[in-house]
Amino acid sequence: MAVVTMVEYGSLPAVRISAADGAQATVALFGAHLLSWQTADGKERLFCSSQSALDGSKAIRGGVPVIFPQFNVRGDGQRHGFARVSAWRLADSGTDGALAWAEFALTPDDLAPATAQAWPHAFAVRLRCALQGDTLEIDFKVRNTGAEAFPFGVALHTYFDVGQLDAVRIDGLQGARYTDHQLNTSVQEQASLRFEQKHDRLYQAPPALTLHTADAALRLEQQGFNEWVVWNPGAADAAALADLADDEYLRFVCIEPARVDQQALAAGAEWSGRHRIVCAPRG
Ligand SMILES: O=P(O)(O)OC[C@H]1O[C@H](O)[C@H](O)[C@@H](O)[C@@H]1O
Repeated sequence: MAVVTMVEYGSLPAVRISAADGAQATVALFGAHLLSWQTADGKERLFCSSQSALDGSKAIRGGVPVIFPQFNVRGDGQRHGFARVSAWRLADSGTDGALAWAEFALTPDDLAPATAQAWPHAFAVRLRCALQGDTLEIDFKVRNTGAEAFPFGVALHTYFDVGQLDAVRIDGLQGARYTDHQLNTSVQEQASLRFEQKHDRLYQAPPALTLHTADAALRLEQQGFNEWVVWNPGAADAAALADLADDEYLRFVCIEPARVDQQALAAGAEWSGRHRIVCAPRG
């Protein structure tokens, strides 16, 4: 069986990655955007908005937007960077034992001229998605191919399909420092984080968390990043988002390994970060 096949998602060309055990993922070339991840039992684990643009005119609302080279408005470029709205290339694919994987590439040559002009740095970025059974690994690498340092921030903005928000709890953040959307800093006191209202926090990263959804427990591990961003817009912000149906905030949470502040990457240097997710379905 082929590891990758070309498919269409909305009107976007996309790559379907299939593991021999039935696990599957679909990645749009627009943004190297992971749109769907099904564990070997056939269950979808990522959320994608019913109202999202799927034609390349706008960033996709759902799945795993790749945020680079800036997080949110922490930089002077476009919000959340250009990677999620750029056309990437499929660079390679294969198997590694039972893992099926595909790797996507982005360099300045792939950028729209105005984007390349606004961010005139020499870089090579790779995103590798690998899966088998109940496990997904996403590896992000950026190399400075130029002669001068450049600053960058990065996040893998993962939208998890949680079934119903009131069933969600996140374990593993107790004692972690966080900054909320009003820039208040505090320490997470409760053992489990639950969602009763808008939630937009940057947690100083403990390396692993457990996300309990309506039907699974997902172990989330990160390497290389500095923070976890935890976001759910709540009712009022969801209503203001044109590309999200009003009640869809009840179906997802975003948990994002991130390096929110731009930090310099020296000429010739490489940085890499990994998000590994292992899903234990509930009976
Ligand atoms: O609407 P977007 O540009 O995709 O951003 C969606 C969200 O991304 C992150 O999670 C930020 O912490 C939020 O403040 C932001 O609202």
